Amino acid sequence: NNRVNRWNKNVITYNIGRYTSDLPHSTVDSLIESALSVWARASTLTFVRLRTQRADIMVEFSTFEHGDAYPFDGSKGTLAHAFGPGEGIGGDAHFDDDETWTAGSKGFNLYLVAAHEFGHSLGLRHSQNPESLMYPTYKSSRSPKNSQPYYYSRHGWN
Ligand SMILES: COc1ccc(S(=O)(=O)[C@H](CC(=O)O)C(F)F)cc1
Ligand SMILES: [Zn+2]
Ligand SMILES: [Zn+2]
Repeated sequence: NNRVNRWNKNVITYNIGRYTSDLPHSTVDSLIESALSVWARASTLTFVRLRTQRADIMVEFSTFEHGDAYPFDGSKGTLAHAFGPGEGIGGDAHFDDDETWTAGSKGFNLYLVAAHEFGHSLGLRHSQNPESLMYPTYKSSRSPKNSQPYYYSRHGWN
């Protein structure tokens, strides 16, 4: 059915596994945290980072074949993908480490891409609104702070 599923809880955990070598670990940590905070502000969700256990959203950087049915494709093309809410791989967000990940406007901006992927991790599909965070294509000029994500109420995402 085309009804996307949702997490059945408000506290969602995440854990960052393999890192990219494009950025310091601390920079990756803060960009991931900022990308999640976009959704925390637009919903009643809170995100808690785990360091040792498996979390709802496992974040990792990998290349080509990486253990799921969606191998990456080298530089450009697919930048990242994320699975909708659910057990196991559900919610996980994978980033293609054959891209150049940056905190600025060069390469691909990790904050922008992560904010989009976490939308998928929360069950959102693409938006046709070019201003939306969930617009299907990457545009380096888009900054999530002025592109309104959906809002989340007890009725779900709107
Ligand atoms: C703005 O954020 C993104 C836009 C496009 C992509 S993507 O080109 O990797 C897209 C994956 C996606 O929509 O999440 C493609 F289908 F692979 C990722 C993040
Ligand atoms: Zn994957
Ligand atoms: Zn997408």
